[in-house]
Amino acid sequence: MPDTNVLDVKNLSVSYSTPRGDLKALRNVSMAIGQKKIVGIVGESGCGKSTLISAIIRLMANNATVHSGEILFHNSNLLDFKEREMRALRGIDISMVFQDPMQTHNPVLTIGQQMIDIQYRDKLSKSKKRQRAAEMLSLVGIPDAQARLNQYPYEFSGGMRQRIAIAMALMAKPDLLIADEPTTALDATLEVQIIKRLEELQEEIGCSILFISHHLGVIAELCDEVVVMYAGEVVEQGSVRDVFHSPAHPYTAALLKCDPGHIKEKTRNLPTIPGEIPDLVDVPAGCIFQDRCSRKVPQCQVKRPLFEAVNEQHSVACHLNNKNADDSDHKEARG
Ligand SMILES: Nc1ncnc2c1ncn2[C@@H]1O[C@H](COP(=O)(O)OP(=O)(O)OP(=O)(O)O)[C@@H](O)[C@H]1O
Repeated sequence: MPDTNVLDVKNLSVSYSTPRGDLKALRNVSMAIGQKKIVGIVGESGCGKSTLISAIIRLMANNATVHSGEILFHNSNLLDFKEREMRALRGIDISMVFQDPMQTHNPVLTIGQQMIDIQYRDKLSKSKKRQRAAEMLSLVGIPDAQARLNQYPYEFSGGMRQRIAIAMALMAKPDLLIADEPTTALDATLEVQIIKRLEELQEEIGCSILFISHHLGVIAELCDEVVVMYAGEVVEQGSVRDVFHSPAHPYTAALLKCDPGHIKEKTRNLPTIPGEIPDLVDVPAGCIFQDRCSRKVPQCQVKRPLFEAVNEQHSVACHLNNKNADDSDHKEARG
């Protein structure tokens, strides 16, 4: 019997009410995370990554409305959960790590106290909880963990605070960890160390991870699968290998070309994708990427491409994937 997914987002549409009208931030977004899998989400700023996360953990802005879809967590639709039920889930079954660890840490409590507090459901003695906290700190690579439990967040470096945030998020052995740009603010060496540690911990705890990052190299290193989002839609998804080695969507290909890790020649200016994300209050007909696409064909202006399989583990929403499209266009776009 196939493993059921830990998370299954199906046809999720979310909009924000604005003075100009409804901004359609997510349109029919579907993605899934299997057990013990690490799935990355990539896309430029404004593509809807934060909206997707906030919908999953049901901490949405006041002006947000979910119009359709399901967010299945172990087959239960989180959109049907009462706030009380969501509170019981957050931090336990679904944990989060954010870009700024100071959001997670209380500045006036020692790290030890905070790590003891988050074990409030466990019927263990305080000294046992403290012991577990020290073990977890050691696991994320904080030396002299027992002594450091007595210190306050400001006494740790940025990299250490982020490791502590990861330790705290994993303390409850969640089924799903949502990591939103957890290493973006750190320098490259620290980023590599933290990613390695996260990989080891994921293996040990056996949780699934939804990992958001602008750094394609980090996604390539850590994730099993990748979801590429553009302007509120999923445009491509598949195994990291397939998507990064043979991108089927011109947007993915353009993102990869702009990634510093892929640029071989010395250059002063990093390339960017020309143009801007379309106005999501007035979403254009046809393909959402058409204005910025160097490979567009006439039907891109009139018909929204369906999400279709490239192979068993790789799908794309692009007319060029259509087997009837001109083959030379097809190959070049994937170039
Ligand atoms: N509360 C809000 N009210 C109105 N529009 C919003 C609100 N929050 C986000 N948006 C808009 O929704 C769209 C998706 O934003 P979102 O923050 O989800 O994207 P993102 O990919 O996470 O971007 P970033 O990487 O910059 O955080 C954007 O056009 C954004 O301006």
